[in-house]
Amino acid sequence: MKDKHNVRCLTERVLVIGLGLIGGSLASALRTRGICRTVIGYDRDKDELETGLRLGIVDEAAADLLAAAAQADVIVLAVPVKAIETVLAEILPVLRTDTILTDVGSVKGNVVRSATRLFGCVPNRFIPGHPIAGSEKSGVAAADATLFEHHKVIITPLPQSDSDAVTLIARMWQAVGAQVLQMDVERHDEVLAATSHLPHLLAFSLVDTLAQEQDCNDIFRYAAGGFRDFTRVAASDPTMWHDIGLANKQAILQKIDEFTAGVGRLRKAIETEDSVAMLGIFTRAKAAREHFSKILSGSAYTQNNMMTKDTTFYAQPGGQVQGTIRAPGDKSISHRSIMLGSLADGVTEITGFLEGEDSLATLQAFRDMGVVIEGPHQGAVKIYGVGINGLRQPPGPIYVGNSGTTIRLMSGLLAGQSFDSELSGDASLSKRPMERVAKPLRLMGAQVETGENGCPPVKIKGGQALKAISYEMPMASAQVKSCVMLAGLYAEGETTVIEPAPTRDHTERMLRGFGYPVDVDGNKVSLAGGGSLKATKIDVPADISSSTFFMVAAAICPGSDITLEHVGINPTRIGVINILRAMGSNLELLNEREVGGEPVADIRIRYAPLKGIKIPEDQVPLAIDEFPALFIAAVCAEGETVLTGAEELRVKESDRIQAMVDGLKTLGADIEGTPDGAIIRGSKMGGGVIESHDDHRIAMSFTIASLRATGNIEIRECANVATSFPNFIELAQHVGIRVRKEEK
Ligand SMILES: O=C(O)C1=C[C@@H](OP(=O)(O)O)[C@@H](O)[C@H](O)C1
Ligand SMILES: C=C(OP(=O)(O)O)C(=O)O
Repeated sequence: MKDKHNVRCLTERVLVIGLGLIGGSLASALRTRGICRTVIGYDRDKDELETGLRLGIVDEAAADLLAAAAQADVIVLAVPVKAIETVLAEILPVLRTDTILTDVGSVKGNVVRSATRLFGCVPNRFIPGHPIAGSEKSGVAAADATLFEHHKVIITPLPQSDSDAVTLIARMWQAVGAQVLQMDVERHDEVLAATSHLPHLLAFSLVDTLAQEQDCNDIFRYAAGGFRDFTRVAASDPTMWHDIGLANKQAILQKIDEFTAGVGRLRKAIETEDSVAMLGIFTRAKAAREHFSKILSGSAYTQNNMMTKDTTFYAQPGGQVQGTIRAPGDKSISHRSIMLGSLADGVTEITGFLEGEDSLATLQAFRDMGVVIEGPHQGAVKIYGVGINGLRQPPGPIYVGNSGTTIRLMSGLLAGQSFDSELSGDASLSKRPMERVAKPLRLMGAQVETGENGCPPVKIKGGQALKAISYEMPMASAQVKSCVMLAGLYAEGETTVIEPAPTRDHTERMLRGFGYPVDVDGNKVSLAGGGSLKATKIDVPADISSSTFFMVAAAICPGSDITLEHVGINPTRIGVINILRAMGSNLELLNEREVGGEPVADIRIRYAPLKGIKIPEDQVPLAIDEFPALFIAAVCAEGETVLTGAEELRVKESDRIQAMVDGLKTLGADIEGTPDGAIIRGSKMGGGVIESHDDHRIAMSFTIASLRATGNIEIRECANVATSFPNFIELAQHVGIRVRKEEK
């Protein structure tokens, strides 16, 4: 059945009872999009009904409700929640058994109770619904056929609901542009009490309170944008909100009580001039509001990427790179600055903090554990440390997104707390091994459970007395080392970690910076539990791992000359410099200096022809995150590059050996994967479509590959780049890489 707009008709006759804003808009959308054969409107107010007909919102205006109801295939009850029972009772005698009923009320429990009173139980073809698309306007003249586009509609079917009826109602809403969600009746009412009913009632209450003040005209005259934004919905329909207030009484009272308690805390903080408490409320709220805006714009990096837009990079072949840039702050140091700053006594000030999703996940985790953190604002963060034993139990599981560093380091820290906790992450993190941290923690007396195959979630039972261990790590991992050291802060005795090869030592350096003694003896790192940390200032250098993409870009592309400023050149991170130099790169370290316990330099790199090498295995842990980019350098080098001893690459955000081998083969390069590395031969790269496997470093590596490719490269699933390098595309374009980003 095709209609006049060439859209498939879902049904014949839809009766919309109540031509207010929602009923009128639905009728209009059904009609203009041809979703049913005939839209019939009914409203007790004959003027409204006539207006609806005159404006072309309905095909027919029903003079007789019962006659119209008897003929309808679908009836939409778009009347105020309180009137639903009366209307249902009225049409009950003429209802056909095959008619599908739905409503648009913003409370569902009372609709279900009304139907139960009338029918004995909710009929299986009555599917309660709620479009979340109101506005402060009312009446049929405000009807808008586009009102539901990109809005959510919640339907709350019951166990006995007829599945065809559920499908039809869902498809009807989808056909008018809405996104349909399903929920339990009770859950719907709780959620709506919090997100819709409470803010409306508060707006009414605030305006009413101010309006009763004697000089209210003055107040309103000077009221600015804040007042206007906060109180816009106080112009909503009073009868409707009266009805909702009563219909969802219990859930609303509960939310009013919670809100009153919250305002009470704010009042007390102001009264006692408790700045930390005030800043705590404001910073938590600001972060939550910003997160909410990101969710709405599809740019939030949240659970299973559900709220994230599909991001694709399109890179054109050729070009060269020139200029002076600074990559964002070091991710490893940023994570640690939040962790140690939170556990310190006093206020820690950070500059150069990485505002990427990974380090923001760490920051949010500590906010959730009661730490007041101002910022980040242009890399500046201020942490009001709570002391080594001052963390509070978070309200629920801690979601750390894509960040292996967060989940592994925090496992150690949480093992020493008095409360239980749970850590979980996105689809990529949920496949990464966690037993490597759980095992040593259990040896220390911690109670730690991992999920299926030893992957996240990690569940930690608090209140365990930890004892120090001496732990010989089976793999070279700074995350495992740091996890054990952080648990060691809470253990009785001296904890020692023995590394098979040197790995990044930011935890050791930063602990010392916070005044905590750490003993390093060859490959052994030790610390005694029971000490405390003193707040400090931290200047986070630019991340050498992020800078690598531009170092390799200049190294592979004739005519290139790039300077990367203020890059951290900690000796445990400079594998990439050593490897590029061994391959023949023209790379200079300028202006070497030390900043807050970390060596820093400007790195200038100019094109020079590269040659393949056998990468020394002792460089592997020192360049562990740089291999995806180094693979690109190897393809552009003359001869063969052999990487061995790098099996850890298989358990990063993706299996980085496989992802690079697959991607480079797609481009026609000569590469073979091996269990612990790859053999890469200098070869030509064409164009092609690359899967980044949700891995930021794979996405960025193939972007720079375009400089030497001969065809267009399309790189899929690149939202993940925001975890470590939020402004990558802008910087890449700035230096001359021909890449653009598309988000859908
Ligand atoms: O400690 C850290 O900050 C990190 C350690 C490395 O992981 P492993 O410890 O798993 O090698 C590295 O790959 C990661 O990006 C950051
Ligand atoms: C492996 C990485 O990070 P993490 O382990 O923190 O997810 C990385 O950034 O390359």
